[in-house]
Amino acid sequence: MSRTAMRASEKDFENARNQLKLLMKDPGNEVKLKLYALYKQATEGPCNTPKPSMLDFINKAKWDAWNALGSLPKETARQNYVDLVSSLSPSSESSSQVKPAAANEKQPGSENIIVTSQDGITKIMFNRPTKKNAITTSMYKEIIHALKAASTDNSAITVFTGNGDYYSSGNDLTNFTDVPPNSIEETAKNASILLREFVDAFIDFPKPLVAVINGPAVGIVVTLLGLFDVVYASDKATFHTPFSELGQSPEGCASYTFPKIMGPAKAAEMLIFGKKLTAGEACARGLVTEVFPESTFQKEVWTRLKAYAKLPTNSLRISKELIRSNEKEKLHAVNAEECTVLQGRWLSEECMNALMNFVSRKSKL
Ligand SMILES: CCCCCC/C=C/C(=O)SCCNC(=O)CCNC(=O)[C@H](O)C(C)(C)COP(=O)(O)OP(=O)(O)OC[C@H]1O[C@@H](n2cnc3c(N)ncnc32)[C@H](O)[C@@H]1OP(=O)(O)O
Repeated sequence: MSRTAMRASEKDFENARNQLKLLMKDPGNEVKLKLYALYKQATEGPCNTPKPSMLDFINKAKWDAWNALGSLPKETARQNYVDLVSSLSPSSESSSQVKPAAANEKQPGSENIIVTSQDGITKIMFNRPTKKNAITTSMYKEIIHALKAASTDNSAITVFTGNGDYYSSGNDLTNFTDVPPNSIEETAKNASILLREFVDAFIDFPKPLVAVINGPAVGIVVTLLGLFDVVYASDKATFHTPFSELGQSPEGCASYTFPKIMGPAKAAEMLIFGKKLTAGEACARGLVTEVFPESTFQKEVWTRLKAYAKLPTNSLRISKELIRSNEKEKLHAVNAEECTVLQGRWLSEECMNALMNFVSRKSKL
């Protein structure tokens, strides 16, 4: 039977609603928005409620998703709802629709940040590949904790890297969207405090800090590179800080470190206009130490790092201290200022619009 000829009955619709309650895995915000919109369209017809205020993130996203369905007939919405639920059910997950990466999603016992210590190297790995290693609030806290532990463990150097095709897509944008409207200001304040503590942990880190950039890097994981001692990148890595596009502003001390590293004009191109750099361009600007072909990247980099980790540990520490200590006070002041400015940005209409666009980009069916 052709798809257009199919019509879900009331019973199919009811079954789909019950099936949804049994889903083991959270389908994610975008799918939930689609389901919400289709349900409303199937039961009430075209969107008939006033548009919620800009500050009412969640209801505005729901309204946008419903409104985007326009005059879609109730029966079609009902069928699309049934089809969507069916595509999420465990039986279809076990079919060929299952993406190989699903095995890497957070399961009980698995971690979004993996810390290992071997051969004198503490490795802190972003491990949320299905979300391009976007950093959630709890991941920021785990990283602060991991850095504190690494600063006193037996390792000589500490390395950040990412699992999967991305190094990291930066801040998880849903950190700011799953917030009830009456706690937006408090959320912005708490995020600013957390961000300050997070960046301080990098400024104060006493051992050589190395980034192994395995793929694209976005936002805060790029700005932080100014606080790393060495940055190795695969030639498939890119470096992107789309702050203006997001109605936000630089953090990670980049407003200070980037102009020092690459000069004010090149820094402005990245931090103000969001120019995305290739690994080669980032290397030419001094943000990246060396670029390796993807085919030999892991082997070459880890061989080199293992050799470096055999150097006398105290000497490594002392040399880093000499290079960085003069800047520490300034960096803490820059960090504080950037966090204050960002707190204001997160409450701005420009930022709220950008976040809503991200959340609802795939819910416009
Ligand atoms: C304590 C708070 C501190 C705040 C510090 C301030 C920090 C600022 C920043 O870091 S700004 C940078 C923020 N990041 C972004 O703007 C990137 C947003 N993501 C994207 O643009 C794209 O997802 C992409 C270019 C990274 C990848 O595109 P594509 O290859 O098409 O993949 P998908 O978009 O389908 O992504 C797969 C899956 O991952 C989810 N996802 C990816 N990045 C993020 C993210 N940053 N936040 C939340 N979710 C993200 C995406 O929604 C998809 O999820 P789904 O499978 O649809 O459920």
